[in-house]
Amino acid sequence: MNAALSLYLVTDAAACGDRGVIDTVREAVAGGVTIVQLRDKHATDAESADLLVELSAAIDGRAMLVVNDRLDAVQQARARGARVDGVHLGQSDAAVQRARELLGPDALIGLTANTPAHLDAVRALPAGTVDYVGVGVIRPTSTKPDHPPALGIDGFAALAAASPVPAVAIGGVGITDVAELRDAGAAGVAVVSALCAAEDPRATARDFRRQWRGQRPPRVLSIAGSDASGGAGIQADLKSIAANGGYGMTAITALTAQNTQGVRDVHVPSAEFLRAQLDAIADDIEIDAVKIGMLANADIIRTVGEWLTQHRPGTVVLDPVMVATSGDRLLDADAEQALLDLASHADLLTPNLSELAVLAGHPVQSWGDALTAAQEIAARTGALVLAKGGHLAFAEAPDALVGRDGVIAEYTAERIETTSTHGTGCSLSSALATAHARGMDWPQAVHSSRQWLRESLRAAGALEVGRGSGPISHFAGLWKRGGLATRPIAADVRVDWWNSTASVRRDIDALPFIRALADGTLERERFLSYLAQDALYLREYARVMAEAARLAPTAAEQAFWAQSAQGAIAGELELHASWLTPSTGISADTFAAEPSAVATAYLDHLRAAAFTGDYAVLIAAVLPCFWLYTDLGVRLHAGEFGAHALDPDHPFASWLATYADPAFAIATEQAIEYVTAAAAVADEARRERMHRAFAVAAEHERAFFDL
Ligand SMILES: Nc1ncnc2c1ncn2[C@@H]1O[C@H](COP(=O)(O)OP(=O)(O)O)[C@@H](O)[C@H]1O
Ligand SMILES: Cc1ncc(COP(=O)(O)O)c(N)n1
Ligand SMILES: [Mg+2]
Repeated sequence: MNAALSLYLVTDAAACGDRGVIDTVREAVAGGVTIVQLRDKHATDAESADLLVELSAAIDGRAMLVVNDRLDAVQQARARGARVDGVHLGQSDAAVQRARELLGPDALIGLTANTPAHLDAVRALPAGTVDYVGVGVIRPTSTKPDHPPALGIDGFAALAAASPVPAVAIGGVGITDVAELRDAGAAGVAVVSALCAAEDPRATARDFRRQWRGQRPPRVLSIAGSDASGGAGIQADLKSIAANGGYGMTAITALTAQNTQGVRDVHVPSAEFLRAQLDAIADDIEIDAVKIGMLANADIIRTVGEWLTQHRPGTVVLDPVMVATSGDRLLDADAEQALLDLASHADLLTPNLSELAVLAGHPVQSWGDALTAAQEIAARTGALVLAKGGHLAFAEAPDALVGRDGVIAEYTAERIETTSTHGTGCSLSSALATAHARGMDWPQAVHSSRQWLRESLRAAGALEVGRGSGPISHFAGLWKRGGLATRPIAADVRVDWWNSTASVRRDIDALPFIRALADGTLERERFLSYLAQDALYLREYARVMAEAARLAPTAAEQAFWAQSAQGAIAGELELHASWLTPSTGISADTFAAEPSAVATAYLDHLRAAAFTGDYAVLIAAVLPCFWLYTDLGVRLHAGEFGAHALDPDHPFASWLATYADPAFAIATEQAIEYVTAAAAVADEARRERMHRAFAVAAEHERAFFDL
């Protein structure tokens, strides 16, 4: 029951806008919505019945469907062959007992309950009358203008604990509430405008599901072939999934008698047997992500496609395996069209150069050709494409994440001298599926997976497996760190450290100063005194980064921190030139000669970190100033706090533009990479000190904005 209630979409025709309810629901269910409630106070029963019939077809059994209040509409729609699971009743709607009598014992019946008295009334009913309660509102919401006072997370938790049936949280629920509501005992979260009004309901639904899943290791299913030598196929997939923090499962499509020198024989069990494997897993386990590898023939491909339409997990990666590194074919030539059809079920495709050529239907000779082909394939399939440049004879090994509108992110790094590249594609695609299912967006997932893959490639030679192209060393990172880490540190910094600042970032977003800055109502004096403090902060911040440069272990890091120190000074001078001079009308007393208590506390934290002489701790302490600022600046500038921030006449437009500057985002990425690298080689105790320095600095960031 609970799994079915976990992501609950309540329709709102107005919020769905031009896209309409049906398409919004179709997309959201494809992204992982588990139950849909048709709620339309203005429709007649007949109109509701029509909508239910259409929704039932659009949902196609991949989610449950209930209607708000309209008992008759359920019966009319059911009479027309629609699958309608039940009703949700408000306190003032039809009596739940009548609904149960009318719809039968198997119907799903929910009731709105906002007070202990409402819950007592449920307790007094015969067991099984009500299946779940909708408890809210959690936050003030415009969707339900006449709502009772907002409960907040704690208010919800108290009612959920007192409820005799599973409680779904509803009303003003946003993506950042999901983890807390789950931990507060919710059986699911009901979302209205956050999904109905979403730019991309499928992606947004996926984000909600990932938040709902939280930190438990994602369950990742590999649908691929067996490579007896253990370096590619499902063997590589299981190792890659585990090394990246997931729980791996496999449905085997083909058995290959293979080693590092090539494929001697292939046995392909029946497609029915593959379907039996897939159903055995899906009937028992909630699958978070699927990675698809070798498929062998068109029959197998069709079987996987059919299964995917009924079991759409939140993440699907398709590695279009056609030819092994050894040159042996792993897919019948006549199955290439079927493979292209399957690609439309995927979120991400990971073709190497020859696979790009087949999927695009034209030769790919250069990296430029690869990017063009990737964009064509993305446009045709609706999936993102990771074009892999591993086979290029470059000194670089580039990869590029490409969408229908072109390159989203490009990744280059020097080629690693090794012959052990057997299974690299399989391993990378499995790592990507796991990273995405753990909550990273695709650019982060590619970054993190590549980092892990490179570490595994660098250590591959040490395995000395086989005389051909050997396998990579999937657990090199763990072995190197004495097996203490449970997953590549890269994931820790980019996911766990970032997630640990979620409440600080939420607080900053809600600060009156930020709100007024965003909508331009901030009094000029207050803004200028903030800038005055920022200028004083930057001068000292520059000294701290100069110290990081002095302590840096490599020339590249030394140059980066020195450059950042220079950038801070340039920033300070810029603030003076643009805002803090008598010509801008600043009065003398506004321009405080001394840092405030807040600025001093922040700077003392950084100076203390510098004083330790521990480079890793110091750069962890300075990281929030890059990361939180970039994140906030980009969102302010993107209009997340109201379109006003994009208005060129906005009184603080030039200041807002500073922090949306791509150069600042690139510096932030580099800073994150250096902190990640330092954490990767740190022992547990030092990593703790690093994370603490990072977290305390994030708290100081919040205080700095809390003017
Ligand atoms: N020698 C190498 N040095 C660095 N990265 C490599 C190397 N070989 C492969 N890779 C990485 O592994 C990824 C997949 O390898 P590739 O051989 O292109 O795919 P496939 O195994 O599917 O043919 C590449 O995109 C690249 O990121
Ligand atoms: C069963 C199986 N599946 C996939 C591959 C691709 O391996 P590579 O990543 O080396 O191209 C393989 N060699 N064997
Ligand atoms: Mg491959």
